[in-house]
Amino acid sequence: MATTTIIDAQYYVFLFLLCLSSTLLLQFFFKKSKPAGATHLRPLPSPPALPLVGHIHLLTKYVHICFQKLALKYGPLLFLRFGSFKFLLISSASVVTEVFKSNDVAFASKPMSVFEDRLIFANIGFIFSPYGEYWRYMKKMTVTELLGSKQLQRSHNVRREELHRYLKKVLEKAQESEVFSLGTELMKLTNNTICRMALSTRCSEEDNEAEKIKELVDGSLELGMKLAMVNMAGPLKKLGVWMYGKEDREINRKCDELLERIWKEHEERAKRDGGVDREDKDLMDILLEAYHDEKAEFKINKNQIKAFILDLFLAGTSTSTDAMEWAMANLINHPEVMKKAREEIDSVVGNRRLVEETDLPNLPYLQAVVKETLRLYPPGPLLPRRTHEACELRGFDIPRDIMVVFNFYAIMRDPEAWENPNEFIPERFLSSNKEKAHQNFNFVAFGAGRRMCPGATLALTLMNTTVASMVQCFDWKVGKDGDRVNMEPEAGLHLKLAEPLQCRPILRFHLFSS
Ligand code: HEM
Repeated sequence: MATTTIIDAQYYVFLFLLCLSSTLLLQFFFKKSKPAGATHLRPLPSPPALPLVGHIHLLTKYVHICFQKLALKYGPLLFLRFGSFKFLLISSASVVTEVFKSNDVAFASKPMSVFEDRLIFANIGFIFSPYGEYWRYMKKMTVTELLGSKQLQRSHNVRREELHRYLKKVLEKAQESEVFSLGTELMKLTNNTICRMALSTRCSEEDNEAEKIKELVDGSLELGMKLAMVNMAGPLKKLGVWMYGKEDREINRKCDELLERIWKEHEERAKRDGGVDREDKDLMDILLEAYHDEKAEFKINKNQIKAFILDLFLAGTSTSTDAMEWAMANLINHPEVMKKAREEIDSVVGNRRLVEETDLPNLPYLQAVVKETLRLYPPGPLLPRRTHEACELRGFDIPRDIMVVFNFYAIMRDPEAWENPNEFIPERFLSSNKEKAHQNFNFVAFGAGRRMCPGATLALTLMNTTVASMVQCFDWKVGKDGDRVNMEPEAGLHLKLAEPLQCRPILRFHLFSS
């Protein structure tokens, strides 16, 4: 996949060095350079830096693991500098607890993009919006209405239908004894589900709107990675805007055309069928109501709504898909866990009907498997934030407007917070376990504080039901008998399997509509 190529660490480092050398040349000619290591901070712990490049020479293939090792050596709160790009790195459960308990607002902003005035990567979008009035309004609406319990209840049938459709495809593979790419099929499932929940678009094979949106979101992600690199290039940022401006405009144009058409269809339907309490109301319908609401606390505009819809895809599709792929890989590699999860499902649900969302509260072990997977393999291992205001943390002065990176991978494997942190032990999440009592901010797969993921309930519902149905209905084989899944992660900034999971399903029970 193109995104994979872009986030390859070598390419990342190479491009960065290229930008950096040009930056240095410009600085040499036009500006007096600052003394190396000069910051606004009282000196925070920092590994030894090289002149000009700072800590770039310490970067390795797996950025989250490289940062974890730096933290183990130099401390959980570090100052790092890659050329002109400076940031704080936070890597332990105890520091993150202090951040979210005492300084949540101070750490609640997001890094700025170079494309500040554009549609997708802009501050117009929600997930990268600064902490302020717009973010507060959208967050409230997201938590209470868009992804709140009433709307999740309304969209229950959509998720059920899409799950049955997915299981039917797996059945076809089982009937043909075919090995297939689990991640590819799971991606279609999450993408179609979120597409229908957000926009009610049908996913017919001929005119697959979900697929078009996925392509645009993939294109946006790829461009986002390039822009993240450009953002590090100091004074050469503007050159990046020039380099990628055309690509950005093209993606924006295509997104705009597609969403404009969907917008019009929704407006027409609202006029025809009425809005307020329609039971098949989707997220676009709710956003349209907010758009037309004269008394709303904040006046959102059309571009903000379009960007928000794309944000949901960006934030919700590959995260959930990757986590389910890791969960199945863990289950295949731990037959004793698979057996226990299956026994629980068989005893609670039986073999005469398919597991349902309403069964989840009675499946604590299955839920613990998914949670333990997210702890060990968080889809977003490095979370970027920006300080909204100055604050004090552990006796250090943290300035306003500085980039912060939380290493969730390191935090959820912190040996001070977790027993046997690198082992896959779902039992640690059962309420009978004493470790459970200390989990507070140690489990941060969905973030924490004000900016915490508002899609967590939806994501867990989707993942738990899908994984449960795969365990209930099929046996899973990889390679030859006794082979294990290679758990090596892909290089780069996301956490996904380096070798996509190829497996062969064997039917246990046929419990879905066909
Ligand atoms: C396994 C699945 C998922 C994981 C691991 C995940 C994780 C995260 C994380 C770590 C954040 C940043 C939180 C922070 O800054 O503290 C986030 C934010 C967000 N997520 Fe998720 N997410 C998942 C699924 C979803 C889904 C399904 C949706 C909705 C369809 C969603 C919507 C969002 C949104 C809108 C934000 C931005 C919140 C804000 O800035 O206030 N996520 N997610």
